[in-house]
Amino acid sequence: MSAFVPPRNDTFLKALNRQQTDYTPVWLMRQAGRYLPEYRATRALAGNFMGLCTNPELACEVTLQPLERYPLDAAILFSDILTIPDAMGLGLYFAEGEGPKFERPLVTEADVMRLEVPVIENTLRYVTDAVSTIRTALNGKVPLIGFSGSPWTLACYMVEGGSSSDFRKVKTMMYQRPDLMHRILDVTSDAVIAYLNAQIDAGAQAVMIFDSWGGALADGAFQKFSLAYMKKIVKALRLEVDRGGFRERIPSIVFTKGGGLWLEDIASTGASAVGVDWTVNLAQARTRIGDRCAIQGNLDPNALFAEPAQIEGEVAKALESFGVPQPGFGHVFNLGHGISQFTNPEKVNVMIHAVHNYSRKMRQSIR
Ligand SMILES: Cc1c2[nH]c(c1CCC(=O)O)Cc1[nH]c(c(CCC(=O)O)c1C)Cc1[nH]c(c(CCC(=O)O)c1C)Cc1[nH]c(c(C)c1CCC(=O)O)C2
Repeated sequence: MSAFVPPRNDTFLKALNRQQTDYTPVWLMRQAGRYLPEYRATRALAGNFMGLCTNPELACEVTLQPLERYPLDAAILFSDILTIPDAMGLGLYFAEGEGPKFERPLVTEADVMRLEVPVIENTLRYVTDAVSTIRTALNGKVPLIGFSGSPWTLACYMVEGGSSSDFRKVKTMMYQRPDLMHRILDVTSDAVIAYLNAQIDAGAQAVMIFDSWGGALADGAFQKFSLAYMKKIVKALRLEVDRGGFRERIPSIVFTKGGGLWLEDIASTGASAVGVDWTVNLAQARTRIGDRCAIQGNLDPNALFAEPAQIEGEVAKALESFGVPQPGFGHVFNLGHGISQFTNPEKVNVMIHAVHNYSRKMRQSIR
């Protein structure tokens, strides 16, 4: 623990805490991944994706790869949201070209009743070890983000048995047997709380909840089956930790993809920031959320397929839309969802430099 040092670049944490910064910090969802040739090489060495996640040294190596290429303002733990259901015994595997799957999805009432909160130290030690390894290797370069899926998003995979386009099975259970749905969400929430707090203890300096499928829910159902559980989680997260010699406050980010209609609700979770996808107008989001919390987002990942000058234009538009953050406001630049595997790594460089340069210029011009 005492090997940890405070970050030298704390721009990301300051923006989350709505303090003034010299420029707008930026990181990318899925910043370590298949668009990087060095990631594909390490993955080939590990054999497969889970081989990377379960080996703390390799997880550390791929986490640091994008930071060696780009002046990013945060690192994110290399792992996956589906480690929790795997630890619950559902048997996660990745079928080539088909995305994640479970050998034992939740089908019957008995499956649901058997579900238990996993003991993190036993089942997810590889994740907390990766967090500590990465934090030590970063040596204060930038802060490290830990993460988890939201209970609803995890439940989608646990009941569907993999990715789904219509969420038929999980929504059938939600409407037909809300009692079973709530049991899954209850157990999963307790698991997420223990998991995120374990990541914080292991060295994470901020945490993010990925509610990737919250936007698939009807208004009303979202509040009951996703938001309520995220609120419970945010309230149970450690706010401050002692690193042996210094203390750290741990900000949190809640990202509901497709959650633009519910920004006020999401801000009411008590998170430090609301993550928004590319459908959201940042100026309107800023007005609606006010000084309740910071905002993270939201360039369309597909904008990175345009020419450099066009990417710079899209970045400027997003920064202008939010405006220079006044006291009590904070903006962390990001994509509206994960980066595509087909992205040219050079375009990422264009985007990151555009965020830094243009946001500095905006601050200078209002002085
Ligand atoms: C829904 C979800 C998952 N995983 C995750 C989510 C929520 C975010 C979102 O909405 O995208 C979260 C996630 N997955 C991964 C990270 C790493 C950190 C980061 O760089 O952001 C994070 C934060 C690595 C990964 N997770 C996965 C990869 C690709 C693995 C590979 O083939 O190398 C990576 C880099 C695999 C994965 N894992 C999951 C899917 C659907 C897939 C297949 C996706 C695909 O094929 O593009 C589940």
